[in-house]
Amino acid sequence: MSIIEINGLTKDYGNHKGVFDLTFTVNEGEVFGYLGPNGAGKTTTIRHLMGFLTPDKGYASILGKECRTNTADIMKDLGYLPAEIAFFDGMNGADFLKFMGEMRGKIDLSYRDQLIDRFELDAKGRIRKMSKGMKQKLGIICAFMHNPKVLILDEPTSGLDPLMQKIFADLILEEKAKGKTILMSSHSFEEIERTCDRIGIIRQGELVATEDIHNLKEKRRRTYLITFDSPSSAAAFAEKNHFESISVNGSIVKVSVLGNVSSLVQELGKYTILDLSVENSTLEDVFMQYYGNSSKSKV
Ligand SMILES: Nc1ncnc2c1ncn2[C@@H]1O[C@H](COP(=O)(O)OP(=O)(O)OP(=O)(O)O)[C@@H](O)[C@H]1O
Repeated sequence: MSIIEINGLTKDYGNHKGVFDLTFTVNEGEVFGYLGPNGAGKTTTIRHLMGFLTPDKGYASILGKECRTNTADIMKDLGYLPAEIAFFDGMNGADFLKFMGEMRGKIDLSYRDQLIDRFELDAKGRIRKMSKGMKQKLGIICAFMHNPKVLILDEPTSGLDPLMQKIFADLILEEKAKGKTILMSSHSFEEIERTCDRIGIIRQGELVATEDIHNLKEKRRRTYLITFDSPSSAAAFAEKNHFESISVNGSIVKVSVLGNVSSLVQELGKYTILDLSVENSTLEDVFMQYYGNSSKSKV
């Protein structure tokens, strides 16, 4: 069942800026990573989901309710982390969370306090004096503390140190296990790889791809370094086989394979192999195919 729905969404700011005919859904219990270069239209999409903007065409809906006209209703089930956090600077963190909690009605204070502990936030400090990372933690706690069904997070780990990024990723995985539906924009491929089920890539306001992350992982290219028992075996293997890229240096062959490695394994079975190692490529290599200036492409 789709919880977040975007259909033909268009907001034209002129000069080819904005979002154009966006259509995608996020299903119940799914973590959807929303990726794209700077200025691609991620925040514009998210602001439509939050009901802050009126589309020129199309619509955005959450839990079956059109976002612009049902904002208050949707908010009850929604946690939101904006890209640019604007807090009441004069308050301290604890007062701010108390205030936001009261606005939400009844919230489970023990869960809120657990989040404060987890992110090691010193909530007593004044927001004005907080670092970017501390403000980001405060924003994350505020988005999650009322246990919403749906979370919309605009670059959630921006400003967080690697340890906190890991704590955040663990939180996302826990929330997913609870059946939450999450859309998050990000520039961190590692974070997306760790947490998301599906990704959407937006470029120049258009959705250029949606992909299941598990399929994407299968499409990644891996490079193997294979040590044969002699230079002649290595040369014979390289001559007989045509993989994507293959090079020979003495007894060592370097070969790149896209996806399934069964044909490589089968061929290697015919030789004596002294060593085999894998140079790991990241999903980033796959994503980067979408980020350049070339026209729409599929992996
Ligand atoms: N109110 C506005 N009026 C005119 N242009 C706007 C307005 N808001 C955003 N834009 C433009 O629309 C494009 C999309 O901006 P948006 O903030 O959605 O990008 P983004 O993908 O979130 O980028 P980033 O990764 O840098 O945060 C940008 O070129 C931006 O300058």
